[in-house]
Amino acid sequence: MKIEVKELSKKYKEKDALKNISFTLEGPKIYGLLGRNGAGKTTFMEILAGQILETNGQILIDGETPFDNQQLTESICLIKEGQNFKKDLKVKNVLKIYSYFYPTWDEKLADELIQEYNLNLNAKVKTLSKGMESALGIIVGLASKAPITIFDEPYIGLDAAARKRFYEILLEEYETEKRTIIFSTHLIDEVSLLFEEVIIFQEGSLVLKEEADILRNNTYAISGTIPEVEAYVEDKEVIQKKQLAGMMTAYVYGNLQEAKSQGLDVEGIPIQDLMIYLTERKGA
Ligand SMILES: Nc1ncnc2c1ncn2[C@@H]1O[C@H](COP(=O)(O)OP(=O)(O)OP(=O)(O)O)[C@@H](O)[C@H]1O
Repeated sequence: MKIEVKELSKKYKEKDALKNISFTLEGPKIYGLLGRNGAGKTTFMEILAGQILETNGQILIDGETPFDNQQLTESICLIKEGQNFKKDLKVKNVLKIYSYFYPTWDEKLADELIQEYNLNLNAKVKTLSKGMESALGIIVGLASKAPITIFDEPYIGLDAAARKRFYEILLEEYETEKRTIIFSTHLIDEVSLLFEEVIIFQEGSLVLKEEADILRNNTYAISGTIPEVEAYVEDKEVIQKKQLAGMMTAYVYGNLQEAKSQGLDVEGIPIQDLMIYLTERKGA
């Protein structure tokens, strides 16, 4: 499904959570939506899922707006950090409700994932541990098979092994049936290899939208003495420079392989670091 974000703004009282954001997401891909705390990621995902209204601008999904549009929201599943489900419901009833809501619901996958995460179908949501509640969210998100599936920090309380399994299953499912997956996380290093495209927000604005492979191949860090690095970056597009004890590292937009072939001390920049450099607050 095509998602067009047009001059989107959201204001909470005096707070501008989103400031005039525009971009388009074309077709099924795994997108990483990144940014510091308070950058506007959750606000954006809630507008996209039709759960809240924008203040200005709009999001069009195949030409339609999601708010109050049940036919469209049947194609969108947003799993948040917590409190996705009513506390008094049993796990099996949560699954039943979502299976009625999503025409694309995959019962077999839901059953397999229940086994995988060892969830008790008769347990009430309020008796689940944080990790188990997250597992239920992950199961609903994956089994919904919604053409737009959004995970907003979906794994609070899940241990490293359970998170790893989630990433593996997500990828397996995506490979068998492509859909748009938007993944927001602060554990970027863990997940970044899944991302096909990276979107970075900073304080309500879009600072970057780029294919992950292009980012990996076209950004690098070069290190050396201050004069060496200064001379090298003179005609380059620099993201950031850092100095320590007479040495300098510059983070640069440019071809990684080309820089390597010149015998310089260069290395790729992990996406997590790139996000940090690009969103470093002035004066911080
Ligand atoms: N319901 C609300 N009422 C008032 N302000 C809000 C509300 N929801 C979000 N905000 C504010 O809007 C800004 C963006 O918040 P949002 O939750 O969208 O950011 P985020 O990028 O998801 O942050 P995090 O990574 O910490 O989850 C923040 O300054 C936040 O305090």
